[in-house]
Amino acid sequence: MQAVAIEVKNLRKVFGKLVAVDQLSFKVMESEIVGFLGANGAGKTTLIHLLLGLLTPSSGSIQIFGLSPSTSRREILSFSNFASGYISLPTNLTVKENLQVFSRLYRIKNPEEKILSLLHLLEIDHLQNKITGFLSAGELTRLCLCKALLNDPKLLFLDEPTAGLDPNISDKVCELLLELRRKTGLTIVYTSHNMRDVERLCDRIIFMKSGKIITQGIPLEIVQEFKQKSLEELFIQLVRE
Ligand SMILES: Nc1ncnc2c1ncn2[C@@H]1O[C@H](COP(=O)(O)OP(=O)(O)OP(=O)(O)O)[C@@H](O)[C@H]1O
Repeated sequence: MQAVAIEVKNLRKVFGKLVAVDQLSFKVMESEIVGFLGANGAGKTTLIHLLLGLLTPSSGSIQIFGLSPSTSRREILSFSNFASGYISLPTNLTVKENLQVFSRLYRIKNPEEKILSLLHLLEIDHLQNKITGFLSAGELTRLCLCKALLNDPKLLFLDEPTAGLDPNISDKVCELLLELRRKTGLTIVYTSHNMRDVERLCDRIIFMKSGKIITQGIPLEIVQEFKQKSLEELFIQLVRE
């Protein structure tokens, strides 16, 4: 039987008067790829930061493989990782130096071998000696994905990981993530505004509006349920309602 990777109950996060995450409850099963969708400001990044233990909930509970981020953050970080299209890495280090720093942080055995294999996997081996600050947006995104895979995570949080990627590389990244899931049983929590990638990757989507879940299910089934032609059209309908 599949284990529960994430269980969230009545989660709420308030910033002053703004309720960014409002009484969310959901489960993510091990090896599932679940996409959180919603308009700008719907609360997706706040949710991911709560799951990572970077933010403290105003109320409610989070369990990651049975552990609470508030008390077991270090242990959770040992088997999970995070990539975002907007993450900042030290800009004055080379690509390889950045990965070496994170390898030390994650205590990776045989870091050189691991770094080279990930650079190859993300097709940026030729950039290993380039200064990170000079990378293009898409190259930086791929470097962030290398960083996120360094510790062979069993749970990966991806906040708009294909932002800034050209369609060819974006397609390759999706294929890579699906292949990793096939091989390792990786669980992925994912946010994106690219509906093509979402349709390709996600077993299930959870649609958020103003911090609340408004619908969830298998992408194709939800599209049919709302009598729309595509996830893109459904997105527009749900956001404008
Ligand atoms: N630290 C903070 N202090 C105050 N308000 C915040 C903070 N972080 C987020 N917010 C607000 O919470 C709401 C949810 O923001 P969040 O970044 O989670 O949205 P999002 O769904 O990830 O949006 P996007 O698609 O634009 O990335 C927004 O109204 C945002 O302005």
